[in-house]
This record gives sequence, C-alpha cells and structure tokens, in this order.
Amino acid sequence: MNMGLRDKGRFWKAFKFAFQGIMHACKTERNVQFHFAASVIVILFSIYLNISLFEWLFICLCIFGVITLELINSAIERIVDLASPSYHPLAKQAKDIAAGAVLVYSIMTVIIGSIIFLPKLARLFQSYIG
Ligand SMILES: Nc1ncnc2c1ncn2[C@@H]1O[C@H](COP(=O)(O)OP(=O)(O)OP(=O)(O)O)[C@@H](O)[C@H]1O
Repeated sequence: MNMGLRDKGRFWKAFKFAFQGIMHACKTERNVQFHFAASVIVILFSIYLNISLFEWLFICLCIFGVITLELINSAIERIVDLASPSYHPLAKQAKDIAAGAVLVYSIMTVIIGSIIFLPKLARLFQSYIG
C-alpha cells in the first residue's frame, strides 16, 4: 500500500495520541499500575523458569489482554463520569459490568498462570529439598 506523507503524519499522530492515553492511564489508574508491575514480575519469573515458546504465547495473551481490558475499563469510567456526574443506576451498571469484564479475564489469567507455573515451582521446590 502506498502511504502519502499526510497519511504517514496522521498515522504517527494517532500513535502519539494512543501512547498519551496509555501514559495518562498509567499515571492516574492504580489498577493499570498494578497490572504493569505484575506483568514485569511475571516476565522476569518466566525468564527465570525458562518457559517454552508455547507457554510464552499464553503469557503474552494474559499480559496484553488484561492491560487492554483495564485501559478500556478506564475509558468507560471516564465516559460514564462525563455522561452521568450524578448518581444513575445505569451509570452504576455500566461501570460495574466493565469492571466485571476485567475480573473475568483476570480469573482466566490466574488459571493459566497456575497451569504454567505451579508444576515448575513444585519441581523447583522438590529439587531444593530433595
Ligand atoms: N455516576 C454514578 N452513578 C451510579 N453509580 C456510580 C456512579 N459512579 C460510580 N458509581 C458506582 O459506585 C461504585 C464505586 O465507584 P467509584 O467511582 O468509587 O469507582 P470507579 O469510578 O468505578 O473506579 P475508580 O475507583 O478507579 O475511580 C461502583 O459500584 C460504581 O459503579
């Protein structure tokens, strides 16, 4: 595809705005900060335990998926606050359902993390005591 100079400028601008959004969420959202910190720990742990390529694919899905959902959740919270600054049952439902989506995905990441890491940790523990 032949990209004109103006299109290239637009592409980089959109990239810059998306990056600004991620940085803003990192600075203001405790949950986003938590997930970024947890991701760094999981990556270091995965390197230490020398997980397989197949396992890395699942870890990537977990890390990128949960951070993506957390960013969408933060965006929904802002839209709700803008549309309904005062209490409204639909505002509560929207926020709680968005938070529920993050929770459901997080539960999946805990299950995948347990399947990948628990047997390796058990082996590591056995090699230390036996
Ligand atoms: N405008 C609103 N109308 C009705 N319920 C709301 C509204 N804003 C927030 N709530 C509800 O109040 C509870 C606490 O919301 P709160 O604003 O403390 O957190 P949040 O906006 O969901 O997330 P954060 O803690 O990141 O700001 C949640 O159940 C949320 O759905």
